[in-house]
Amino acid sequence: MAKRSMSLLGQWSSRVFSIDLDKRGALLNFALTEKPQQAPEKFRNIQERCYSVLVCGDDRIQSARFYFGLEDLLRNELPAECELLPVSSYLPHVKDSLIRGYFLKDASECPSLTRRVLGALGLSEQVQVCSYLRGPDGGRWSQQLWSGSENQNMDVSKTCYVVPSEEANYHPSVLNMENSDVFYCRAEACKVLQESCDIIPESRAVLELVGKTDASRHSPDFPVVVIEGLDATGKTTMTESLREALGARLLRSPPQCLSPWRAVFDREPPLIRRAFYALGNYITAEQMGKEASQAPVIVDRYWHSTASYAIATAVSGPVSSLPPEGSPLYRWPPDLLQPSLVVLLTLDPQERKRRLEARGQGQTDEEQELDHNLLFRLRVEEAYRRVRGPACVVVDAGPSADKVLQQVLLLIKEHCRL
Ligand SMILES: Nc1nc2c(ncn2[C@@H]2O[C@H](COP(=O)(O)OP(=O)(O)OP(=O)(O)O)[C@@H](O)[C@H]2O)c(=O)[nH]1
Ligand SMILES: Nc1ncnc2c1ncn2[C@@H]1O[C@H](COP(=O)(O)OP(=O)(O)O)[C@@H](O)[C@H]1O
Repeated sequence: MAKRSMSLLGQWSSRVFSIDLDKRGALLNFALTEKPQQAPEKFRNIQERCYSVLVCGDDRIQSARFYFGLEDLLRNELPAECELLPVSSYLPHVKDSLIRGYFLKDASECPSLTRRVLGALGLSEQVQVCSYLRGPDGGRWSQQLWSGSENQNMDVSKTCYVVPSEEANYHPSVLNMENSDVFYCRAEACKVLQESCDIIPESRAVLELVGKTDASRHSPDFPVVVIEGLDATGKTTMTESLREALGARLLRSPPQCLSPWRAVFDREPPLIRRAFYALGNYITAEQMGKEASQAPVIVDRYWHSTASYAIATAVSGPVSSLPPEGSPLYRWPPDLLQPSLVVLLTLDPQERKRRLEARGQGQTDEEQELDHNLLFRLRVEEAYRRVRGPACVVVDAGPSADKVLQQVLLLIKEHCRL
């Protein structure tokens, strides 16, 4: 039988499940009970055979990578008529209790193939498979916890009943964000890369560079100004103009020294990728501290980008899925150098698209996601505005480059007495 951490199974019937029905944050939440009761209405309308595959191994690096590849694996193995919907499960108000996976609606003509594939998956220590059975009256649904057995005839180790759960006033991913999607101290980000060294050798090189930086924080003698914004809002143009206008030093995050490994980490799941970007900020922070003892410093992206992309990626759906304004998840890491001013360049989406095309540069997958996923872009833009410590000052980057430059120079004069 696939071993399962007893803590996971022990509390299984206390878990809440959240299926993203339209993959845009329309969540169907349900809980479990030992006593037969009516299932939530939206559940009752499900016609097909359904299952859930949840990733719940004890090693967070292995689980993050397994979940990251799970959708492709299921699509390759299962009949094409199986619909996959993201599902997460958590213990209400228990941090780090979140496990993720897919809810499967099998409308195929070959249910035995589906069961065989899931049976094989269920043998893995990484996975908990469940099947859902509609009761004779159609109103009740039960959930069977599969216990992997060598002969792959999945035994059922536990049966619970699917019942409505109270509406959570937060997106399930919010429970898991702290030091998994967003890192609030250097040590936590380092821990993730240390745990990744066996499977991602490049982690060692990144940790070595971070290890050489001076963790202490000196308040800079000269102002440090960060320029933030989505791709093609004009950050590169602005930062280079500011360098000239102020005789400033120009830095960026992630720093140049991490460039050789960036593509490697961009292919990793959020847990590892965000730890990489967080450590990039700490290396840039040390460079800021040094350079700002000699001259003003201008930085192209920093903590706001790291936190905003991470938070906006971790949840699905509309801006209302984000952690609420004022949430501690928008706080600044206490061990990360704070800039004097953060300017957020905003731009009308059409003009931004025009500039992107005019520039003709490749985009990160995330940037492509920004283009065709309006909800994601709105979440990133709103997350930028909610980050505190310091908050960003929004500047419309629509006017000519020179006009925007004059406006930012005025802001720097006001905020940084330059
Ligand atoms: N710099 C930075 N980029 C991040 C971070 N997290 C995700 N990204 C992704 O990396 C992309 C930008 O990387 P950059 O190196 O700044 O690319 P760029 O060519 O400078 O993009 P622009 O600064 O928008 O011109 C972002 O648009 C995100 O898709 C982060 O913490 N820092
Ligand atoms: N204020 C502006 N008005 C018109 N075009 C601009 C302006 N600022 C930048 N651009 C152009 O838009 C494109 C993207 O600018 P860039 O500085 O590369 O943005 P980012 O660094 O934010 O991706 C470039 O071709 C640049 O020349």
